[in-house]
Amino acid sequence: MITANDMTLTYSDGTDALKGISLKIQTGELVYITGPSGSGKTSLIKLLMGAEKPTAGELQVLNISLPPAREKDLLQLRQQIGPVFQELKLIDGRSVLDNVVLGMRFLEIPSQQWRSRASEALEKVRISHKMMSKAEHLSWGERQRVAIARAIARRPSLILADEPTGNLDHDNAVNILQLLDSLRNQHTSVIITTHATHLIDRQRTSQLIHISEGRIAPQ
Ligand SMILES: Nc1ncnc2c1ncn2[C@@H]1O[C@H](COP(=O)(O)OP(=O)(O)OP(=O)(O)O)[C@@H](O)[C@H]1O
Repeated sequence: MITANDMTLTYSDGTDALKGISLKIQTGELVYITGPSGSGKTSLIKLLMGAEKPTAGELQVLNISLPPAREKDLLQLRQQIGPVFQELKLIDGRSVLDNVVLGMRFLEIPSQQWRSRASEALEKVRISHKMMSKAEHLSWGERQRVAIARAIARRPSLILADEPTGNLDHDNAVNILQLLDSLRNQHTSVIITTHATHLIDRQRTSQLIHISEGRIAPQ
């Protein structure tokens, strides 16, 4: 599903964010990426979704080589990814249902399916009782559940969650990690970055990748 070989990312200002990254992630895995602030976790996620290009080395995600040869490949990759990022905020003033539906725009999903897919995803994350609530009336934990529903309504092969437990108290953070874990199956892998290493259920984790100063550190 994902193969990286000696991959490097240097930003345009010369910052070496990632150096010599090699990894292999199979379908159905639950993978955590940990490391101190500034170590390169978000940069790695950005590479995996084609938002940044490797400066050197090889990267293949969902059978697509990155950087993509054609714009079409990038669209195809994005169609298969369910992103859960802090920056992808919910839209205040719109209902929970609308927020999930809006996550399906621009994808090749027939519009007649948007509502049913959104309801199904909200049920899966156990927040369908708030379907008609305005986004700004939700707690942080509820907002995060809606963000996850928005990602899974796309029926992704790969869920990429960047610090999904930020802003959450202990119990809510554990709930969110358990929820993300429950979403992996024989077609879907889940990759999560987090600072909260004490919350990781290591028994259920297939790989724990620790990044230190842009390199994968030996465990
Ligand atoms: N667009 C950018 N241009 C230049 N440097 C960047 C850019 N984005 C990130 N960096 C730098 O790359 C390095 C890795 O950053 P990254 O955001 O990947 O770390 P992180 O491990 O996700 O950190 P945090 O846990 O604080 O979110 C840092 O030195 C950061 O300052």
